[in-house]
Amino acid sequence: MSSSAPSQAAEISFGIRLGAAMSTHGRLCVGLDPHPQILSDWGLTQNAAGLRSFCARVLEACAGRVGVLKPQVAFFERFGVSGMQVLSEVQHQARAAGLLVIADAKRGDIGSTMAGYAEAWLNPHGDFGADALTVSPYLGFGSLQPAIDAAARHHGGLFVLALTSNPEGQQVQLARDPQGVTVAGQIAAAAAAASAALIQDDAGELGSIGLVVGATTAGLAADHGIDLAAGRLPLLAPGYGAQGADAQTLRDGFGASYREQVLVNSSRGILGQGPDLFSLTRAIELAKADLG
Ligand SMILES: O=c1ccn([C@@H]2O[C@H](COP(=O)(O)O)[C@@H](O)[C@H]2O)c(=O)[nH]1
Repeated sequence: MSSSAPSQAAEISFGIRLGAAMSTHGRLCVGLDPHPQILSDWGLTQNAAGLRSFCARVLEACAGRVGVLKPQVAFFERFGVSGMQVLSEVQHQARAAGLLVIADAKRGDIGSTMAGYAEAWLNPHGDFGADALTVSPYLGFGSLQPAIDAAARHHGGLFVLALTSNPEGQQVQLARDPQGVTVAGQIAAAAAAASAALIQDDAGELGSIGLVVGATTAGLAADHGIDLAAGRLPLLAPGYGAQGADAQTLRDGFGASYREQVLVNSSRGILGQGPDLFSLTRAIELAKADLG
């Protein structure tokens, strides 16, 4: 385990650090998704050694060019302990290189268990210390309270699944309560309240409790009464590139919230250009320019 935890050590909230990273590097978040197919396409072995080479190359392409890296935990977990060891290493290396790390682990459980997950992923001195974690509110938003407490304690962030990029999500997320409010709308409102309680200097900073809203699905929000601009929550938007959304889809879908709040993830869209470093960095620069 590395001892470096540069960004959280300063005790600056995740929202402030994310805003600064986006001002410096733009809104692109590169997804660190070592899909089996991508490892094969890159000529890498399907084991920890292959993962390690893949991560080193992506990190080299990202450092100094993008502000945020989002490792997809599933693609490390599939290799068991050796894969998780590589994830631990790369998360610490990325943070030491000045990147913010969002661990995409989509954790969610009853409150007492949630506390364990949150400590594992948000304690900057732990093996998996990340700047932020994706979490699932489908055991009830209140079950996330221990994770919100951990985010406050460690100056970390959470991205709560609200309106996910996959079409199947709408069956649950757009269901309505007797007052006609969608599940996604209730989650967005609860996240805004939780985020407000963590604001540090109230100078218009981004919140530290954000939402996952798909690039492919953001356009549904307005029609379903979900106000994405409320509370200046950071909005993590997967779905750009490989899932079909382009920059115009994003601008149309997010409307007023796009300019300040939206962090756009691209995994396969960037990684598909590797393993050549020049091609990877060019893909990153093109995506950054495209997203504005
Ligand atoms: O609603 C969601 C939430 C998370 N994801 C994750 O983002 C990346 C997307 O990868 P692409 O290759 O750019 O499609 C992946 O890790 C997903 O698990 C999402 O797609 N949608």
